[in-house]
Amino acid sequence: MSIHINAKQGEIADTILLPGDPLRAKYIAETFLEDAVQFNDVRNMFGYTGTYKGKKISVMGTGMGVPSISIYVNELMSEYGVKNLIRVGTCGAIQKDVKVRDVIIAQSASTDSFQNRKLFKNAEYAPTSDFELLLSSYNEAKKRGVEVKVGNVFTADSFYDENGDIEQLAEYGVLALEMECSALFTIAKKYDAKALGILTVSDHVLTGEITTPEERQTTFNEMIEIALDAAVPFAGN
Ligand SMILES: O=P(O)(O)O[C@H]1O[C@H](CO)[C@@H](O)[C@H]1O
Ligand SMILES: O=c1cc[nH]c(=O)[nH]1
Repeated sequence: MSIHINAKQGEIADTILLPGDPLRAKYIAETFLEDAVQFNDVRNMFGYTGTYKGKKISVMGTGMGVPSISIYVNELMSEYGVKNLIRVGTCGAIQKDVKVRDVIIAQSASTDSFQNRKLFKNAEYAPTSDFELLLSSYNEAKKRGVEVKVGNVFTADSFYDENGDIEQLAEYGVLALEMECSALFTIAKKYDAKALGILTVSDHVLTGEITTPEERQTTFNEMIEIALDAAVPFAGN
């Protein structure tokens, strides 16, 4: 039991998928995992463990933003020994050639969150995903014929940002905006764990095109299957 997770030791797998939305976690458990058992209900941040292709895999919501995901991934790694963490999230595209429902693999995450500036005493740390998980997910996407985009995403501290310079981020190659990857990648390194972000474009910041809340909660299966199959080689039993 940790402060925000009421699972017993052994109830959480060493490999976990992390959507922001706890109802997406429920959907993933019910749709993709066999014999899924719920391990967390604190604050309705649902978490489940089941099996996928014979491997023990967990899935749990993280909430939105750096402070929320930081609480959960710290506790998952420090209290439950989780070793492989894949965020399966949504994002807003900021490049013209990235379309709604495209899948993005986050290689790195720039951010305007102050958390790392504080941690690294004002130095610029570059939060980077795990290369082996990245390669595994890229190969899984290719196997399915999914044209994923791989690159830098921007972990924004504000969803409604009045001062953000999206044009400049786009000019410097950032693919999309989301709100958690920089914290996940940074904290995972501290625990010598593997972390990755696989994101589906839920809206296009430049065109204003959006998906429905239902679609964000219960679809985007391509991303979920890529994440699960990419995780299988790293997951224990
Ligand atoms: O769909 P999730 O995984 O929550 O991800 C994105 O959606 C939320 C904002 O609507 C933020 O958490 C952002 O990172
Ligand atoms: O964080 C997010 C998620 C989806 N779309 C955005 O613009 N930002």
